[in-house]
Amino acid sequence: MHTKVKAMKMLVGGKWVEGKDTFEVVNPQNNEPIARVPLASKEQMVEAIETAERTYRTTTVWPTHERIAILTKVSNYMKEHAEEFAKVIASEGSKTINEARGEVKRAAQTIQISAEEARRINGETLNFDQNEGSENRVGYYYRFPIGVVGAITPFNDPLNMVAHKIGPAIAAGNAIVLKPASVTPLSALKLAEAFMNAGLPEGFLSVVTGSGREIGDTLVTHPAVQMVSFTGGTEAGEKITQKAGTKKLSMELGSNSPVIVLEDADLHDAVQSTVSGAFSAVGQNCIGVQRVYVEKGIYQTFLDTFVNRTSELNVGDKMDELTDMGPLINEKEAKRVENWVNEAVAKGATVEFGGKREGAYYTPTILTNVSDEATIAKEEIFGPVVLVYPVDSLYEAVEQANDVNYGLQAGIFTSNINQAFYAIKHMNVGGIMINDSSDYRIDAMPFGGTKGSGIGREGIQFAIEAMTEAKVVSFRLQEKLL
Ligand SMILES: NC(=O)c1ccc[n+]([C@@H]2O[C@H](COP(=O)([O-])OP(=O)(O)OC[C@H]3O[C@@H](n4cnc5c(N)ncnc54)[C@H](O)[C@@H]3O)[C@@H](O)[C@H]2O)c1
Ligand SMILES: O=C[C@H](O)CS(=O)(=O)O
Repeated sequence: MHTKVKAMKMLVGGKWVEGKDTFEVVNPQNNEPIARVPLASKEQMVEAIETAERTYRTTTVWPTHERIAILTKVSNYMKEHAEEFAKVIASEGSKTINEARGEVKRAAQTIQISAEEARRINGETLNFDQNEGSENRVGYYYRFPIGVVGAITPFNDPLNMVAHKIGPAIAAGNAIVLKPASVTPLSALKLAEAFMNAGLPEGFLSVVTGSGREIGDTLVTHPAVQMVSFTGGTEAGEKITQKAGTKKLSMELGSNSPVIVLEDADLHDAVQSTVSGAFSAVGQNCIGVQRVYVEKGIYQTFLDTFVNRTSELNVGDKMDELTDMGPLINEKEAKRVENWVNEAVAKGATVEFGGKREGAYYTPTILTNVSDEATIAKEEIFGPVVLVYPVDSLYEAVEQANDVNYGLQAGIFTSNINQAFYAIKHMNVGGIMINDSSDYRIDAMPFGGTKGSGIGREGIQFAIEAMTEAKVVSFRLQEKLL
């Protein structure tokens, strides 16, 4: 049955407008068009940025309580209309309806936490008299919004990644211009609608739809944009950092996340957690499990159990509540995953399970004996493929886990606290989960990585800090007052 193709508008400077041209958003499961979305021109992106700058500059009073009220209204609206948001995520993206429902719940919480954190954007008094000669000075510092935030988001979490940009930006009192992923813009537009309906003053939010390279460049390089908050692949992130110039950068980039399973691990726990961490969202997950290092004494038992549990996953229709895994975001990505697996096999890898593609679908796949020379060993697969390696010791596992140019999150399964603390100390990552896979996050925690996984941390409190500046104030008192 053909669904009606909806003609969307984008939000430019507080007005819902069309583009000079449009592009199609399709359902990756069947390539059916679900909407036509404006293809913004560079001029429209400039208009959004200049409106944001003017709005920020001329709005002399936008009290915190008003921002809290708007954020709270939006969060409540998302909860009340959760199924609508979930269906948009599941139709434009790869997620199953159950995964989409989970994302809506998280995104509503992200906005709610933004409202709560808005209350806590405080400064501190300073003891200037710690310095000789400053005995007659008192003062403090406080945080103020940076002005215009330029945000660019990826396709895989089309609502919550957008919430992690708009929520903190508005909580801090900034204006924000957001360019969502071209393949999944509908969730971002729906969230923007919720903000406008909640009374967000015009001009503080724009959602400009179109190609990253075209209008993304304009957003990144425009002098009125004080900060670029980018979430996406490392390759694009590196291009953006080169173009952005002297402005604040938040870079939430890719990863190739490892999990270590030691002989004293709870095997059932490790398998369950690693299967979920590897294949949820079709592995299109920045902290998804891509490599598993298993101590040799339990390697074969782990591998057999892991293959067996993976074989039970239901791959199929995203809208079916019994489905565990849908398609990748498009057939092109599925073919890339297929090519990387075939390259690994050509270099000696064994396919323990899966390895089959049908259109945009790729079966959950487990590889062993993967050569370090294979692309899939070192780069981010961003698909449903896991590499399992035997290791002689924790030390070997940590050394191998660190031997990539990524460092977002890792997991380790062990019942020995000394081994856990060795991994905590020596794994070069932004987050390490003990007895969870790398795929664990709450939206309030600091989130980000080392090396090619990015710059800075998100998580609402940390994003607010990045989206504000500290200003120091000192008073020199006349001696007679002391
Ligand atoms: N670290 C995190 O928090 C996090 C979260 C989600 C996804 N990701 C990463 O995102 C990637 C998958 O998402 P994707 O395929 O949408 O990523 P992508 O890098 O292809 O695109 C991300 C966004 O950037 C835009 N873009 C692309 N090239 C650009 C350029 N040169 N200038 C400006 N904008 C540009 C795209 O239009 C899109 O909106 C993976 O690498 C994943 O690890 C990271
Ligand atoms: O893809 C990366 C996401 O940030 C991981 S999560 O969905 O926020 O846990």
